[in-house]
Amino acid sequence: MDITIGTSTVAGEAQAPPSKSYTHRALLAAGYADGATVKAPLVSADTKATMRAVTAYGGSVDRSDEQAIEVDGFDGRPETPDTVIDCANSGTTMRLVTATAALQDRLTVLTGDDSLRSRPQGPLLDAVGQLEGRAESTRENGQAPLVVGGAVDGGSVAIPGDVSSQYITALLMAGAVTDEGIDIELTTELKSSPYVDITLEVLADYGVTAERTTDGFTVAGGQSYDPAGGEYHVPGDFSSISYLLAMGALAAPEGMTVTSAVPSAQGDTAIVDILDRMGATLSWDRESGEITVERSELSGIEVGVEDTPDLLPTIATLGAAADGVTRITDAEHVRYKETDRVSAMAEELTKMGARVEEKRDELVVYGEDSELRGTTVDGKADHRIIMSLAVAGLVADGETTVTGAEHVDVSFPNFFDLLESLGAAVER
Ligand SMILES: O=C(O)C1=C[C@@H](OP(=O)(O)O)[C@@H](O)[C@H](O)C1
Ligand SMILES: C=C(OP(=O)(O)O)C(=O)O
Repeated sequence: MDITIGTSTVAGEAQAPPSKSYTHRALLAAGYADGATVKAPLVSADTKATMRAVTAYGGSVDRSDEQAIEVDGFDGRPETPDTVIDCANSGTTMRLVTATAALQDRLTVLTGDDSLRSRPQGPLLDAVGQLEGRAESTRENGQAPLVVGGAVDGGSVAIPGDVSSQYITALLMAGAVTDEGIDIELTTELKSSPYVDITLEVLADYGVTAERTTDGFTVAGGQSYDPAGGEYHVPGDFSSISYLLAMGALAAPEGMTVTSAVPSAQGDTAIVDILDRMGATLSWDRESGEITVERSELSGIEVGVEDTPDLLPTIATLGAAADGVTRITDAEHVRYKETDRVSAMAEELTKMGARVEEKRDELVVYGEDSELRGTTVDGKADHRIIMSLAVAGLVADGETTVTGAEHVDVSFPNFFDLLESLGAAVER
């Protein structure tokens, strides 16, 4: 589906969707438990992939009330799936449930769409091997399809930290139900580390202890997942909030308000500080979870995305509409996402009239030399590229058509409905 955005202003109130990262973890943790109710979950293409995996391992997921998903767990003992697990577009699902597969004797086959089958899984497969499990890429290229089995009892692994933090999350979540637990030694610096903080927070809420060590992380074995009161409540998603705030800062002369923005471990909360540093008028009432923002003159800044890779597309759009230079650094791992997002934003913003320079681990946007104009841009079948280009479309001169816009379903299914309800000119 192509979506065309006209130059527009926005106003009003926008509720942030629930967090994708917390929902994945809460659902899988409920699977590792006897069961739990996941309240206010994100129901999206990616989280449905995790629901499929929990079911494949012998749990069951009742979605009849989408505000409170009832999960019957497999209680730390996953069954052998009776078919292939399709993780679709979701890296989080594939990484997290690879470690689940390693807990049982027999084999699990994991696959995904073209994008997911091109993303790196090698370090996690190697870690399962170090724990004496079986984990292979069918094509022997470190990419899915994967064949994974065990049974892993725990032990020690050494693993790089600069490819994906999801490997660490996977090992911690599965490690808690092994006999011996898992000690993780990081052989390179951890990128995306707030995502491991989210994991530690969810584990604690499910009554599971895991912690940082001097060189990595450790989780004791023999633990049970058991959330207080049998339920878990998912907070709003700050990666999704980044598009809403960017919209407001670029195109809301009368201001707009984002709700469900409560503090949590999400690194992408940094978008509030980034916009503030760029000169946006915004304020965050943490108690009520409301952020108000209004159209402001923005200036370029330097910002490292080592901890916040998912913000790169949003910051690139903001930079293209700001004065001066926006330098996004420490971005190499942003190339391993649904698409290479460093290249994707460079290419597509360039089509819209921005001057952008791409380096291996940096994206530099010369807002001072950019005059955004509407054209047809390729959403690259990547939800974050699509949403960031749509936001750029609000302030481009003329109409911007974004191809493949249905992929917002991965993390923010009602994105375009919401954009329209805020007053933007959206044509499907
Ligand atoms: O664990 C998670 O929920 C995520 C971790 C991050 O990936 P990496 O750790 O691979 O950078 C992030 O980009 C992704 O959107 C969600
Ligand atoms: C990279 C992302 O997710 P995943 O790794 O789960 O595909 C994302 O949502 O931007």
